[in-house]
Amino acid sequence: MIRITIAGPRGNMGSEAVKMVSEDATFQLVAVVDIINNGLKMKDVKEMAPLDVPIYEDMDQCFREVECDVLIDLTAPESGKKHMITAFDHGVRPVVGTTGFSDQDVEELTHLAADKKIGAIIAPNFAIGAILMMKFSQMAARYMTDVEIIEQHHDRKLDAPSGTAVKTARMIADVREKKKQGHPDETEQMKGARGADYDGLRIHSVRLPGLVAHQEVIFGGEGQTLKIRHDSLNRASFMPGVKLACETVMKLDVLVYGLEHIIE
Ligand SMILES: NC(=O)C1=CN([C@@H]2O[C@H](COP(=O)(O)OP(=O)(O)OC[C@H]3O[C@@H](n4cnc5c(N)ncnc54)[C@H](O)[C@@H]3O)[C@@H](O)[C@H]2O)C=CC1
Ligand SMILES: O=C(O)C1=N[C@H](C(=O)O)C[C@H](O)C1
Repeated sequence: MIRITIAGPRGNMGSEAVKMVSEDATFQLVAVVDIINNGLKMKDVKEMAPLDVPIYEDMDQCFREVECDVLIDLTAPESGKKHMITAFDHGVRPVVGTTGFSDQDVEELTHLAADKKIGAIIAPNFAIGAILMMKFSQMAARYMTDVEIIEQHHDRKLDAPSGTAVKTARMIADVREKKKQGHPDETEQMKGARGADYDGLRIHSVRLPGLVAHQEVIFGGEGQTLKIRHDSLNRASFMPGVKLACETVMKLDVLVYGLEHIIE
């Protein structure tokens, strides 16, 4: 039985993770960490599942009082890193879906996990289709080196570009020759028109109500284009990946960044 704490339990993703964990016979939901309702039980809060699980506002206190193996963090860009450090301090293994980490954040956390010999997973996207989209994009970038990413999300999303877009760009940058795309003399008549620049590759972020999570990676070559697209149509699409990460992190003593390293 893996004992799990979930941070962000009232959110789009957190509430779906509460459902998955509480319905899985191999997991036990031992606590949740939220920004309100300290000291109450989940069953006392109208918008939460009727579970006899304590709510903490202070993660440090939570891990002092509750025995826990894994922290699932699905909160907000500014709290993900802090929560990971708190988990490490208590020997709890973080599985983090929260996005907004810089490459430097990932590097620092990787060192911290290695020093403490604690397993951790940061997964910018838990959906198997999205992992494949990233892998296929990396594969294509070896042959087609001109590429731009268009990611589309719901308008409640805080970070841009998405964690998935940043990870995709990083995976592409790892394999393709250094390249700054577009016309060497191009200018932006309006700031931001050409999107964000990751190692010479452009990322464009769309935010609209009605969307969930979508990404298209467009490659261009002489007389041809290749489009690799993934759509998450609901948050349940992420849950098999969250489950796999919780199981796998128990066997790790380093930080793994991206589920593509786990799904071979
Ligand atoms: N890795 C993946 O596959 C996916 C990752 N995400 C990421 O997960 C995160 C959450 O996304 P959503 O659920 O859509 O957001 P949301 O806004 O619906 O939920 C976030 C929840 O976290 C809570 N929260 C914020 N700061 C907190 C803190 N310090 N402690 C405890 N709770 C806190 C908020 O009150 C809210 O209830 C985002 O960073 C998003 O990019 C979202 C979908 C899939
Ligand atoms: O905020 C979201 O919704 C999502 N966030 C992740 C990201 O930033 O890539 C994963 C997925 O795209 C949904």
